[in-house]
Amino acid sequence: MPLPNDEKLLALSNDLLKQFETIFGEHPGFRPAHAKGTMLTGTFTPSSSAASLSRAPHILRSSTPITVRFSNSTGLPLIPDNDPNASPHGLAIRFHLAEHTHTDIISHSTDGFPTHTGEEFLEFLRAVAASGPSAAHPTPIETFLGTHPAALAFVQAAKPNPSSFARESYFGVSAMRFTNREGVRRYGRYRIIPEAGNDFLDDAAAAARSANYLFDEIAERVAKGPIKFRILVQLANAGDATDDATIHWPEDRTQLELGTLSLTKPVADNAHEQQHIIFDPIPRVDGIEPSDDPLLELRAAVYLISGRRRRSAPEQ
Ligand code: HEM
Repeated sequence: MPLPNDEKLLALSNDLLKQFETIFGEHPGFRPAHAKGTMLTGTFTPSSSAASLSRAPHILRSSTPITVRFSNSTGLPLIPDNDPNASPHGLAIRFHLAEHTHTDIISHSTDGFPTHTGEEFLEFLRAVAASGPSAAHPTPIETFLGTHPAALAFVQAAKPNPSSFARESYFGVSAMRFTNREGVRRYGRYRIIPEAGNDFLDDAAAAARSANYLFDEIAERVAKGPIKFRILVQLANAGDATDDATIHWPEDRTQLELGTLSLTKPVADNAHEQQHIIFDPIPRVDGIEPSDDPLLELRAAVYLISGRRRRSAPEQ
């Protein structure tokens, strides 16, 4: 995938990457966000209703190999799993369609995002960076949150520690536009729901866990048997905003069952693969297109620039 030529977009991408580095420090070879991760492989099996939504290859085939990466939030490669800033967790999924052909879903464990645009997200990160313990009140982040209700809602959203990466739900946040074989188009948002159910720890239980408890647990769990998630798509009704990740759609919207992920083993040579793989927020497959959410095109550039830097760093 080539980088876009849009200079404004590239400048914003670079400014965002610089801002992550200011906040979390430089960790060559690691992601500036969602740095601590682990990868597993498995398969995706579409449901019988999936083809009514999309004609994408992995929806029409009986099953497709997948690679997923679970991650902690922040650009800190060693963030303890029980640190409150480790949430939202990430779940990135790659569907392998053919050699060098794939499509991805990137999701995280909070249903929402602090800002509508990348410019605002940069402002948010700059305000975070300028609001250290010595900053006078109101701090820049207090001021930002006071004037950006969606960011306040995101920051205040409960982000409890799960007992396992396999026991929380993940959200695609930005809408996609799905097209089926008849050419019918619908907007929807991914929700990835654990078959084992959501399960969260209270603060005391989380504090008592080890700094690596989520990563140790997922390795033990997958050794015992497949880990399953259902992928649902929350469908927009006419009139629902499809270009703004900060706007929730009402919970009464239809949730179409897209299929099941079954994760069966860890990726061999995990650190190397994590350093190499670059997930793409834009699907780039017939049958699923990005919506007009401005975060998508920007993130595609940011992740590609970041991923290329990561690949060229010394092997971790
Ligand atoms: C302007 C908005 C955003 C910016 C600037 C941003 C920035 C980043 C960066 C720099 C990375 C590391 C990329 C790499 O090196 O491969 C990353 C990874 C990630 N982001 Fe975002 N992000 C944004 C929005 C989101 C949203 C809305 C979600 C939720 C769906 C999200 C979820 C993730 C996840 C799960 C990863 C890890 C992917 C992996 O495992 O490789 N991000 N983000």
